[in-house]
Formats: sequence, structure tokens, C-alpha cells
Amino acid sequence: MTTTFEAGTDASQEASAPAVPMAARTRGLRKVYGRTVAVDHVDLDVPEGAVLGMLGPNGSGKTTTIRMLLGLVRPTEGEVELFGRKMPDEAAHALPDVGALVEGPGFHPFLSGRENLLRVAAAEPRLASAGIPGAVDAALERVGLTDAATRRYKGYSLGMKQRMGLASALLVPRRMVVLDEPTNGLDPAGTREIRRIIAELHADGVTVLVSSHLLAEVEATCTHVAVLQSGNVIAQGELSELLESGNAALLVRTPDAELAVETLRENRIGSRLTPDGVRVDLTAAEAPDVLRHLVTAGVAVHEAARARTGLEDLFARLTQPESTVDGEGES
Ligand SMILES: Nc1ncnc2c1ncn2[C@@H]1O[C@H](COP(=O)(O)OP(=O)(O)OP(=O)(O)O)[C@@H](O)[C@H]1O
Repeated sequence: MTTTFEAGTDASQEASAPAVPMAARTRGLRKVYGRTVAVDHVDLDVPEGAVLGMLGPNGSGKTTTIRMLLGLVRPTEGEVELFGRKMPDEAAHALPDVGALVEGPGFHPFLSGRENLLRVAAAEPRLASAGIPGAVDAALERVGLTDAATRRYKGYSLGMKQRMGLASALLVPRRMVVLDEPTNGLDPAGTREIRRIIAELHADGVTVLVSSHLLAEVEATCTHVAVLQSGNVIAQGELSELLESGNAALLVRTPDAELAVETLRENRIGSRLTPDGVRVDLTAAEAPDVLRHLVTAGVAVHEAARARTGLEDLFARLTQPESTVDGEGES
């Protein structure tokens, strides 16, 4: 499957609208560890102001891509730009604009949350000494750690540690915030908090890049999506476009479901049984033709409606081998 929705490369857009500026951009990005190709020729576009969800199963290359974006890992091949600056060579110029929560933030176990953040803040080039305590307290408040601020980091739960990482990313206003699996270890209330923070950042015009394997999470919070599989970006673009592209199914409510499936198979149209009828694949068929075939064969069609597939369906469609999709291609 190679469905790709390249941001800003639509021909009509190129002709009329100016290209959207990119907060982050990669071209031909590749990372090889020994025999493992972690990331392979990734062309990723993160438009300024977008909340882009990087979605993919475990081991698909999300963290490695993020690490290369942040200059933490040098690519084997390819280019990375953050706000037009080449990474990792121009990291010192680009990184002050970027707050990041990546795996394993190195906090000191025997210092409190507040003391740890004071240390991080002291190394922050955008913060004058006098502003440090205020910035730390505001960040603790924003992630809900004020009450635990004087406790040792060592005793924090996984969720609290995640919040600490987030607080350090939010110590100063950023143009972009990168969050690698920010809801890992969080309870539902913590997850809602992260959503709220992402929404606030978005409202402030901050670009957010967030990786997740939680599809519902991405669907709820993101404006754009990049789907990774085995180190490749297999689809990217605006969430609404990607959802639209997963729209090619017709739900038919009928008591004659088996006859419907048989009829459609004879006409080389994929379908499968649902609790109250059939779900018809519309990638290679038009809805009126489907209905005509069914009615001609004597199938009682009680209702027919286009299915709006969620990102979950899209994700499954993109990452499954084609042969498993709805019996397509059977005769
Ligand atoms: N430092 C490393 N040394 C060797 N292999 C690595 C290293 N980092 C990542 N890999 C391998 O690269 C592949 C991609 O890993 P990566 O962590 O980027 O995926 P991911 O999508 O972030 O996965 P997860 O959701 O499990 O965090 C995996 O096969 C992983 O084992």
C-alpha cells in the first residue's frame, strides 16, 4: 500500500496558494543500526501550526525519526530541517525553538521535581536567571505537578515522570513541541490533561509533533497524520483527508446478507458480513452499481449508507497485506 498524501504537493495548491511553511521537514531520511533498517527514505512534512500525529506499530521507526529530527541521532542518509535549519549541524540555532519529551529524560532521582526543573531551566538559553523560579512553577502547574513538586523524582509514578518530561519541554514558549508517546503510563485523567495541553499549544499557534500507537488519541488531537510502517511513511497529510480516503465503504442493511455477498462476489466487488447486513468495499465500485446489482439479484435493501471509517480502520487498511482486505479480488 502506498497511499500518500504529500502536504503542499497538490498540483492545484502549487498553482494558486503559496507553499505552507514547514516547521520540520525530512528528505530521504534513513537510519540503519547494524542489520536493522530503523527508518527508510522518509520524506516527512510537518507544516507550521499543525498538530501532527506520527502513528505506527511498535518498531515502525517513530522514535528514531524523532531522534533524528531533534539531532539526537545522526542519519545514515538523508536530510532533516527544523525551521529551515539543517540538523544536526545547526542544532544550536534550531533547538531553542523546540521543546521535546523523548524517552528517558535524565532527571536526578534524589532531587525533587522542582529542583530537577530548576537545573534544566538553568541550562535554558531563553531564560534569564530571575525568570527561572517563575517559569518552573508555571510549568509544574501546567502539568499538574504542583502538589508533588517537593517530592523526590525517584518516588514519582511513571505518569508523573512523563509529566516532568512535559514540564521541561514547556519551560519557555516554543515554536514547536515534540512529544514521543506522551500518554505512556498515564491514567485516563492524565491522558485528558495531555490532550488539553496539546489543544492549548495548538491554539497558541505552536506546532506539535506527537507520536503514538493509540489511534483514537491521534484522531482526537491531531490536524495531520503520518503513518509509519517498517521504517516507511506509508501515508501522510491532513487528518480529514486521510479519513475521507478511508471512506470507501457502503453499509447495506439487509436480511439477505449472504445472497448480497454472493452477488457482489460474482460481480468482483469485495464485501463482508456485518451484524445487520454487509459492508461493501467501494475502492473499485460505485455505490449506485452496488445497489443495482443487489436489487437485480433480489436482495432486499432496507438501508444503505456510506461508512465513515475512523482512523482505526484506515490504519488497519494501510498496514494489513492487501489480500486480507474484505476478500477483494475473489471471483
Ligand atoms: N539504538 C538502536 N540500536 C539498534 N536498533 C535500534 C536502535 N534504536 C531503534 N532500533 C531498532 O529500529 C527499529 C525502529 O525502532 P523505533 O524505536 O524507532 O520504533 P518505534 O516506532 O518508536 O517503536 P515503539 O513504538 O516500540 O517505541 C526497531 O526495530 C528497533 O529495534
